[in-house]
Amino acid sequence: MDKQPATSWSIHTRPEIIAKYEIFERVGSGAYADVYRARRLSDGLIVALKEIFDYQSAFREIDALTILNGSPNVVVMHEYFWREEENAVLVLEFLRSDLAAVIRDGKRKKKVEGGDGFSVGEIKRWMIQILTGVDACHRNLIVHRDLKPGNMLISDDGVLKLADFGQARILMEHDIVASDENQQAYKLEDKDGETSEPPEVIPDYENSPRQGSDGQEREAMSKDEYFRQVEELKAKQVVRDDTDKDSNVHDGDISCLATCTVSEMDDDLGRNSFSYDADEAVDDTQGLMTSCVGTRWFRPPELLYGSTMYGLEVDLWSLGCVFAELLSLEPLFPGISDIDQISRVTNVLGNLNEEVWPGCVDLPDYKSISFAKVESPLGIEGCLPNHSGDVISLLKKLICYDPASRATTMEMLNDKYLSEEPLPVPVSELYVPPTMSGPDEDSPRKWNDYREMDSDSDFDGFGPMNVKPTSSGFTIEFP
Ligand SMILES: Nc1ncnc2c1ncn2[C@@H]1O[C@H](COP(=O)(O)OP(=O)(O)OP(=O)(O)O)[C@@H](O)[C@H]1O
Repeated sequence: MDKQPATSWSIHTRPEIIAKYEIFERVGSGAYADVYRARRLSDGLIVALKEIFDYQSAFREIDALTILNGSPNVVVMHEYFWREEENAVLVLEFLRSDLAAVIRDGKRKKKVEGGDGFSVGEIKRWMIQILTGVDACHRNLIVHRDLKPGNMLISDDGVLKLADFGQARILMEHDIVASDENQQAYKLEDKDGETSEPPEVIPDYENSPRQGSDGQEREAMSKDEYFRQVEELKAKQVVRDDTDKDSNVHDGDISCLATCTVSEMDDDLGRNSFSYDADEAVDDTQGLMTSCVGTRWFRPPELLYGSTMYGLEVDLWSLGCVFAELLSLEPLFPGISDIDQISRVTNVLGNLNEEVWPGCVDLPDYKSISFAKVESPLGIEGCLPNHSGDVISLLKKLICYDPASRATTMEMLNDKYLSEEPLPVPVSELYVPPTMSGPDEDSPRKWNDYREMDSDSDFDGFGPMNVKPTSSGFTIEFP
């Protein structure tokens, strides 16, 4: 199939779409997609039509949303259109606002009126909704990989829904999904990671993928089974990490910093010479994933250090960053470059070493970047000085170096913090902003945005450093 995008106005000329929808204004656009408000002609329902220009991104989003259909905190996909040489168009429920706008308005209100920002009850309710959405993903072994406030959309009545699954990956076949005949019909990626042609036009599917072909709701996975699967996955990751050493993944060209060579350094010091998702399709054969995903402020250390063997835990770090931002109304780690991002994390958590994360020395870029010893790290409590010990210790369960130590969504949801006084407010009492956040109000650019940039070297304005050539590239030391 041709992966080149059709022109962005193509949506207005597609007979199968305009036969069913009246298309209004464009309401948003991202790196891979334009989104339009539209009205379904049959019943007047207002929907969002998301035209996706990137083939892989479309596959991922359709695949994930099909599996997650019916989860209350994930955006609903009513149907999608996709045929050869056309962009995929997803018909999504229309959501007016997002969590970035909630934080933006909370910050403005605090500036004008003073006070603490959101009440504890409001924060708890937002967190419960976010955790429930991510829990649905993780139960299906879907790692979102781009969790941030701008990808958490909000309905008029305050229901938060995870959106933008263009970077999501399904970590392995899940028995609930695999046993679903209906799902098989829509499955776009087979077990070997080979992609098949998408179906021509898929009508509304009445049967949720979480239902059997008989339409009966499947039994929810038990907590024990859930933890068993997560543990199994973690064990697999350890095995893979060991395999890494043998297969020399350390030197793989998919790591963002590892792609730099000494000659590139001369021309373009540290500007991210990297390969983006296109490489991931190749790496699928080895079960590797790209580290170049997500939005910098929410990206966990394992990705910043170039890991290609990571799991659901990347989302847990991002969750911690979102939680901290809800509490303080400021981003926790607002890095201005990728090195600055690592440096900010180091200043708060201390230096990354075997003591805090056994095995970290095997991360692809661990030996390439070193910082002077941080004698007294600020700690999460230093970043959020006015918050209770309970909330700080909960945050620490997410914002920690060792991915295996991060609390699962289920553990977070069961934490007493969320059920004790002050209780979470009802969803109907949550403030819903009238609009989405603007493009500048969310967070900085993604990895792929660098491709079109002239500057923003990772090292601009970063202070002194020692760069030493090595046989495989270079090392950078920040004294
Ligand atoms: N269901 C929806 N209802 C209303 N607006 C939406 C919806 N989905 C997306 N949008 C709007 O369109 C914008 C782009 O959508 P989205 O983030 O999904 O696209 P993307 O290209 O994958 O973005 P990104 O660059 O963040 O990866 C969003 O920021 C939002 O403003």
